[in-house]
Amino acid sequence: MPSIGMLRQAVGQMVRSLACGCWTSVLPVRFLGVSPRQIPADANFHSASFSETDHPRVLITGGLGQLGVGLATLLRKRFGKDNVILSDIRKPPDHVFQSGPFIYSDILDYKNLREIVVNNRITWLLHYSALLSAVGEANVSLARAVNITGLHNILDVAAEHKLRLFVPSTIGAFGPTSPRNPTPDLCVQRPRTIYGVSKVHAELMGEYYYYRYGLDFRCLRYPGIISADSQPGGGTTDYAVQIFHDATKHGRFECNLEPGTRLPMMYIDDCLRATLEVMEAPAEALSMRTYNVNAMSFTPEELAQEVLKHVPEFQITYSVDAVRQAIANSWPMNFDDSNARKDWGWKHGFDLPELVTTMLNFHGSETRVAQAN
Ligand SMILES: NC(=O)C1=CN([C@@H]2O[C@H](COP(=O)(O)OP(=O)(O)OC[C@H]3O[C@@H](n4cnc5c(N)ncnc54)[C@H](O)[C@@H]3O)[C@@H](O)[C@H]2O)C=CC1
Ligand SMILES: CC(=O)[C@H](N)C(=O)O
Repeated sequence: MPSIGMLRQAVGQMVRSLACGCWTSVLPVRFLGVSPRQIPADANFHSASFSETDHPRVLITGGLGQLGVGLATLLRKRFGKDNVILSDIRKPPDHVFQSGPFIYSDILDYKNLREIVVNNRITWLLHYSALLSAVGEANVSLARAVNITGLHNILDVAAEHKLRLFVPSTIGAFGPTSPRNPTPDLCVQRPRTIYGVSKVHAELMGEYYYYRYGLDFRCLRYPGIISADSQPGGGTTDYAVQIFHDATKHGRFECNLEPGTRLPMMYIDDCLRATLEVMEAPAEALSMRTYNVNAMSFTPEELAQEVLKHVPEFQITYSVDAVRQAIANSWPMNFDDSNARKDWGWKHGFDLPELVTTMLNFHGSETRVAQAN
């Protein structure tokens, strides 16, 4: 037990060093380890103590969205099927349920989260649950609950159980007063969506828990992610996924953003690889806890031109959605990810031509299979 004198001394040091912005270097580590949430006296979570195996034991929250199933597939290849648990509040389709462990988890239920972490000896938590930009504006109170209150539960459970925690942020964490071309890691962040506000909050809270409690928090700001075999969950960049489906099925596409709207984008394989790479990066390589990552940047017009090279009859028309357009106009046009490239060797694999070929091949073969059936 630390004595009152020791505590006073530590608090005094903390106040002095907060004022000079350098408190981590002077606070004794044992004070940084204090749990952020009151633990009941009869709590027994340490009884699940275990010797660390070579592989992490991974929990993915919000795993049935656009990105989670692909992430589980990648991590299961690396760490073994049974070491990666997908979770969500939705019912998994058969092929997902049969592909590896799945568990119900509502991130708003803290006790349930703790149980899952303890019973499954989780060591890595990848937190994907969220309401994205467009659906968030349509339901602000739910977005606030899931993206902010839910995040608090995640941070606390991760700090208590000393987990390595990954929380994705987004280009949406920037706003109209941020530099847009390019947007660096560190600059003004005044987003005007509940999604963006909640993601800035997540970045800051994660970094605060890192400095205050020693939580191993890691965060990447993803651009718009483009995937072939999973649907986007209600964002501003969704058009860049839907266009491939409509081009191969109908030969035309109605876009809800203006032709010249430039946004940073990335193919899903790059996004998931970046996530695994930053999770595996040695702590000493990370000069920051939140990094921009990028691959390419294009407008609907440029994307349509690239699709036309493969689908000569393709036509694009525009019916602009005012909410999405206003959001897109406030987001980065180009993303500066030089720190990620320098610190932990980030390198994207897909530029626009490879992205378009890959997406059309996937949808083209799907259409051919459907026609054959
Ligand atoms: N897809 C993209 O283009 C980008 C995604 N991100 C971030 O990556 C993460 C994953 O994104 P997506 O898979 O696209 O999202 P998504 O919207 O497709 O999926 C989110 C999942 O969260 C689940 N969820 C909602 N409320 C929940 C609750 N109370 N408890 C547990 N789960 C709940 C939903 O059921 C859904 O399956 C999100 O945090 C998102 O902000 C960041 C930038 C770009
Ligand atoms: C870029 C994102 O965070 C997401 N795809 C959205 O458009 O909301």
